[in-house]
Amino acid sequence: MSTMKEITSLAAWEQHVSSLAPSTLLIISFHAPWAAPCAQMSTVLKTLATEYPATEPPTTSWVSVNAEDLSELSEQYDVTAVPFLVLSRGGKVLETVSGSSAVKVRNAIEKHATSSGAAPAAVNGGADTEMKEAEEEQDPEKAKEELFKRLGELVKAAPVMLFMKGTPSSPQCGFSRQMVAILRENAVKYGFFNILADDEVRQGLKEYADWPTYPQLWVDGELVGGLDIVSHSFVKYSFHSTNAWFLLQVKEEMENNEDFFKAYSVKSSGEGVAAS
Ligand SMILES: N[C@@H](CCC(=O)N[C@@H](CS)C(=O)NCC(=O)O)C(=O)O
Repeated sequence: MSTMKEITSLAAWEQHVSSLAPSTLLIISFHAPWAAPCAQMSTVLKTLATEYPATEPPTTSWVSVNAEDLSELSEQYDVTAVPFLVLSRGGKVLETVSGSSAVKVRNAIEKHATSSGAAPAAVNGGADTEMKEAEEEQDPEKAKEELFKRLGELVKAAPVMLFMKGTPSSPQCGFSRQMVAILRENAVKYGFFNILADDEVRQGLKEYADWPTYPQLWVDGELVGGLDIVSHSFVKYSFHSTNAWFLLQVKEEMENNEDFFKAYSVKSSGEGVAAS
């Protein structure tokens, strides 16, 4: 049976890739230690790998890559969110799957493995059970429960988390671009999630947060707000610190000060903001 190999350096990557036959289906799983869905995806992939026989030369090769540690590879494969799966053969990308849907991942791997004759071995009982568990997301109630659990972990993935359109180096919306600029100017360290890469998160987080738009800035698992609120916080306090608690204090003040939003909405509409 095939197993998953962790690639920890560019040298190890080069060596691994050069050892493959042109017909080998290379399955690359990009992950990040702080993203909880990656742990689930890792279980799914390790389980799937066991279903494919280890042959010589290998018909399938399974590797996982820390997307932040090996950022050159992440850029090469346009990884904008994790988990992110790349299927490639002979150096050519066949398909990518963004997000943590076990069903999508399994279907994609089966499709490309079968086209090269690398059929999975008979499914063993244990693996089958784990896959079924991963697929329970098809039941709408269960899926929502799972999604909210995932979102609960995602908003706490870093002390300051930005849910945005695009990435900090390439924002895909004027609001997100402004938010990134504010955080950069104020030297705030933050994790980010590109909601354009995962529609489940994009739609689900609106309901989870009870907040209809992006960007969304979360601090210690609590929503601070969108661009209007955050930009005002920084303007008002000329914030120059990485202390995430600051934003929570601002949020508290806003909640206790009825005039806060009134005052700001005038200022905001006067200034105007770039549309996405
Ligand atoms: N005034 C908002 C502006 C953000 C906004 O209107 N975002 C829109 C357009 S980028 C949005 O996220 N719409 C929902 C969606 O695209 O899913 C703020 O303060 O953040």
